[in-house]
Amino acid sequence: MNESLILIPMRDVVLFPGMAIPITIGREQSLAAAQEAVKSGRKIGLVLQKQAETNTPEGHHLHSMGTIANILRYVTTSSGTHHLVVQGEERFRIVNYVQDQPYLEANVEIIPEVETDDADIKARMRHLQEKAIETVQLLPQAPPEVVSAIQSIEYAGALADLISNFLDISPQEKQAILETTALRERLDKVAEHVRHQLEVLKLTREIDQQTQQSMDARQREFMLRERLKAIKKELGEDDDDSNQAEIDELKQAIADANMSDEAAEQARKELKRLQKMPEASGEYSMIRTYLDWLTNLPWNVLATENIDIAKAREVLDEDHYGLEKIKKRILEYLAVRKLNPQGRSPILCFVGPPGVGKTSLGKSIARSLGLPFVRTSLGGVHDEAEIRGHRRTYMGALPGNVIQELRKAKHRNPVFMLDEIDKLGGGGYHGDPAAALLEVLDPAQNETFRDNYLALPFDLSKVVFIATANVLDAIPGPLRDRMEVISLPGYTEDEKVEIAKRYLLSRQLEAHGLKPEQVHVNEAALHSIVADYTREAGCRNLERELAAVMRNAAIQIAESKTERVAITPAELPDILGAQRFESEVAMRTSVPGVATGLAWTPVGGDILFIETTKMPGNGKLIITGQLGDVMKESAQAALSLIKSQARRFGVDPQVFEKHDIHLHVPAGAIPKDGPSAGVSIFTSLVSLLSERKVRSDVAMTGEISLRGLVLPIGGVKEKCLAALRAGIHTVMLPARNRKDLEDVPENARKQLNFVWLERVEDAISVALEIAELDMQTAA
Ligand SMILES: Nc1ncnc2c1ncn2[C@@H]1O[C@H](COP(=O)(O)OP(=O)(O)OP(=O)(O)O)[C@@H](O)[C@H]1O
Repeated sequence: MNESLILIPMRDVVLFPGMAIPITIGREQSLAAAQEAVKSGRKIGLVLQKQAETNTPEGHHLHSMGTIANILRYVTTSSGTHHLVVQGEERFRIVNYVQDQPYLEANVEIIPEVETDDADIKARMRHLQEKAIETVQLLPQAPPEVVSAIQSIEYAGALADLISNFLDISPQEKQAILETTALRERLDKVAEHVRHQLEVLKLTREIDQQTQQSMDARQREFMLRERLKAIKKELGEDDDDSNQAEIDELKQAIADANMSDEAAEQARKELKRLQKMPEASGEYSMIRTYLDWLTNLPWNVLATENIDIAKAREVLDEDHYGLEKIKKRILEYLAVRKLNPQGRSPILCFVGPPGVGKTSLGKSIARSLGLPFVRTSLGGVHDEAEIRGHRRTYMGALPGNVIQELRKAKHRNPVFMLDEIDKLGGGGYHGDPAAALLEVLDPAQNETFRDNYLALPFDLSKVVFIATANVLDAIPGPLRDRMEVISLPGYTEDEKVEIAKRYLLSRQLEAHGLKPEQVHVNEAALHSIVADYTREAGCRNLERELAAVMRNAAIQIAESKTERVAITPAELPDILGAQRFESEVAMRTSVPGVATGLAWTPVGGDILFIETTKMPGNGKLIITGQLGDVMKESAQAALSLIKSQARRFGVDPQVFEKHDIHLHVPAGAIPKDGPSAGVSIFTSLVSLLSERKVRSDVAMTGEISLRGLVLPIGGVKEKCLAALRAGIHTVMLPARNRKDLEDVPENARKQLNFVWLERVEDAISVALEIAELDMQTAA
């Protein structure tokens, strides 16, 4: 059905059926149309212009479809503008124009909306609804009621129109939707727009969130930095200033350190790098530590060496009792050094058991030279880096202990004691520490010693190195060759009592805050402490026991129980407990088959008991205890010797047919290797088999041959001292060791009775209690 309709051309608005919108009327033509419609109560048709710019459009300037609208309101404002509020009702298509002026009028064909229950349409409608709601929710400008409007719409066409109304698309696109009368196509077209719009919105939202996040992160960092600044300021660590101050300080320190040219240049280079680095970076602190090391090393600080031989003698005597030979050698060493300061002094190496004064001699040397004293222990050093440092690329790298000690010494020429050089670990995965040490000690190389951490040469040629060791044999060969060995064998009981009286007592008194008049330890008590409570070559335990005595005295005086404590042997059991080394020898040797041997160990000499026993069997030798192979051989040799000449030694040969013999060396700790137990094993066996006891005051050492000769052994000095300590008065030694007697301290010699053995029979005749052997008949 055609009807004539007054048209208002629209520049950029498309009205959809069912929508109410306000429009502003500006053009004459439109105003005429609006007024005519209002006057005559007619509806109007709104049609989009093909081009918005056209001012006085004619029919051909307009699209062919529009929307019939009811005018809800017509308002003219005081400023003369005219507004209409219109409500769209139905689509129409223009059939032909009736007039252009004063307003446009055309015959139009109404296109009614055809609704349907078609499932396909319904499904598309639901889908569109969902997507549209999702979209609306992302649209900040969409009024909330739109969602409920979308939800409540029942007709597909109306839904498409409603959604098109608020879609953010161009008027031409809206017009295209308006012109799509077929429902399914219209729904699809709108859905396509919604989908696109949804994507755009989602993307926008994402970008929004990202920028929001990065803004947040940046803001956060900014805020934290500001806060940090404030905190630092509060703590007086104001960033910029302290950094600069530190750099200035380092610059000054480099200038003051009097480094070698190479080191100074390296330091300046590192400082430059440091300046460019943020203070918080890990590398900053690495370089800072490195510069700290460089500037604190005594590159050119030399203590004045002042050798006064008379004074040196005084110092040595003041600090040490006895040790005459050693003191003499040290004085010679100092004299040569004084006369030829440029010459290479040998490296001294003190070898001896613990507590014999190796360290304190080193300190005395430093004192008499007027040089600082430092020491480092090489015991258990397996890694070359402990001596030579780690490269700086290592996490937590530091210089090796040579450079570390020199920093402590604050001088380039200290007396540097290398302790326990015999316990240096062997070369392995971590490089060879002995090789590194050789470089340290080698005068040809140590002028330019390179620590891995410093990576710069440091001059060690002025350092006075002194080494110490317990055992000479354990020092790596090449190192031993470079040193002059000075042996300290250990002290006799009298010497130790003397050392205690002169040095240790006063030192312990002072250490415990006691005055000399408050505590008196008499000589007998000192002898008892040395003999009954310690059995050692040096003075370590003696010093410890004396400390215990002082502690006891200190309590009594502090509690005001007494003003003066006098210590005699009678007091000792209460203070130190039961005597530890009492008549062990007598007790042990109270049955046949036990002989007292003398052994050499790294901590001096010691006694050991060789025990044998017999049991029913057929002449087998059973050996137990931790015996080394050499000692087992000695035992076998001794037994063979006895078997071959049984009668000669007063042994019934039949005893071997009915008995097995069991040999045991019970004392722990000491290495029982070494052939020197031969004589003791032999004596013990003869004692057992001839059923005569071994004298308890006799100890023996010596290797034996299968023919019964006694062969020489080592460690005479240490063994004699050990015998004395154990309360033994007769020592049996191989005759061929007679020449070593001069090494045994004189007062020890005086207290001992020496028996020189050529053949094993000599041992039997002295050691066994009832010496009624009839050698002639036996032979
Ligand atoms: N001849 C001596 N005169 C005075 N005191 C001595 C003498 N010998 C050792 N001493 C004292 O004995 C104690 C132990 O000596 P020191 O520490 O020098 O032994 P060491 O041989 O270096 O032992 P280690 O091998 O265990 O380091 C020190 O207090 C030291 O002064």
